[in-house]
Amino acid sequence: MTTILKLGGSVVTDKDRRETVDDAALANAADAIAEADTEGLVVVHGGGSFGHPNAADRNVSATEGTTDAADVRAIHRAMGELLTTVTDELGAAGVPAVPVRPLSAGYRTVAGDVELSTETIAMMLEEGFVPILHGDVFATAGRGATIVSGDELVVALAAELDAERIGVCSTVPGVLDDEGDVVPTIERYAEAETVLGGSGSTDVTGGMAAKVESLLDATAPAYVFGLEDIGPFLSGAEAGTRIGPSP
Ligand SMILES: Nc1ncnc2c1ncn2[C@@H]1O[C@H](COP(=O)(O)OP(=O)(O)OP(=O)(O)O)[C@@H](O)[C@H]1O
Ligand SMILES: C=C(C)CCOP(=O)(O)O
Repeated sequence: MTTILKLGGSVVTDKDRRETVDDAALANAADAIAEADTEGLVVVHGGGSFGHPNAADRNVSATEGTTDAADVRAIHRAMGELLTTVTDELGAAGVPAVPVRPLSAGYRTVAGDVELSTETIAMMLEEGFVPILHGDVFATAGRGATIVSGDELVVALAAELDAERIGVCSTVPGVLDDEGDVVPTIERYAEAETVLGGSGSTDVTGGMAAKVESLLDATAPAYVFGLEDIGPFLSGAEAGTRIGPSP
């Protein structure tokens, strides 16, 4: 069984302090993953205070491209630093984590769709490794390079690897309604549109609204939940808000 887990950049970094890892939150996430059965698990982490400010400085987003190779290198380098930290922390906790760099494995089409080669990732899984990917810059038809969100990558990975479940861990316990309560399920965008906002911090990929929009296209049920629900999610429980049809 294949499971895709995104660790939100808002969880593993302090999203309001540039290029700062949230060491305690990352250690908690790593421990929760290490305690679970990691066979068939792929992890993707978000940009947080590494990817988003570096992309925003250069006016690059999921739709605004750059043709300057120096921009591509700078954003990719910042994400590489976070990838090394996340991979090392997971490894130290006992997870057989290995890094995978999306820039070299995919691109965005002229229609804006994400294409990702997953043969290497499938072989890593077969050999018992846990591949770790991240939101990144992607060569984009007609626009140079744009940002690919981890939320888009989890959807592409789930389709290509025939995953059964997607988990998206963020700083919130789920999608919240006007009263601050967790919305249990969202099957159509219109059901939640009025409560969905962007991110509270610098974010070039659209925060919660874009997350839900991406996850509604997934081929597997997706769950949005907080740090405390990584363990329950990985052991097969329902957690936070389920996006998409019932499993
Ligand atoms: N209805 C809502 N329910 C919950 N959070 C919401 C809602 N509307 C907007 N948000 C915001 O969305 C944020 C989560 O999206 P964000 O993209 O920042 O998270 P992330 O994926 O963890 O981070 P990153 O994009 O860096 O990977 C929350 O911290 C909150 O500020
Ligand atoms: C900003 C960059 C480079 C990655 C964004 O990924 P996300 O935080 O998952 O949306």
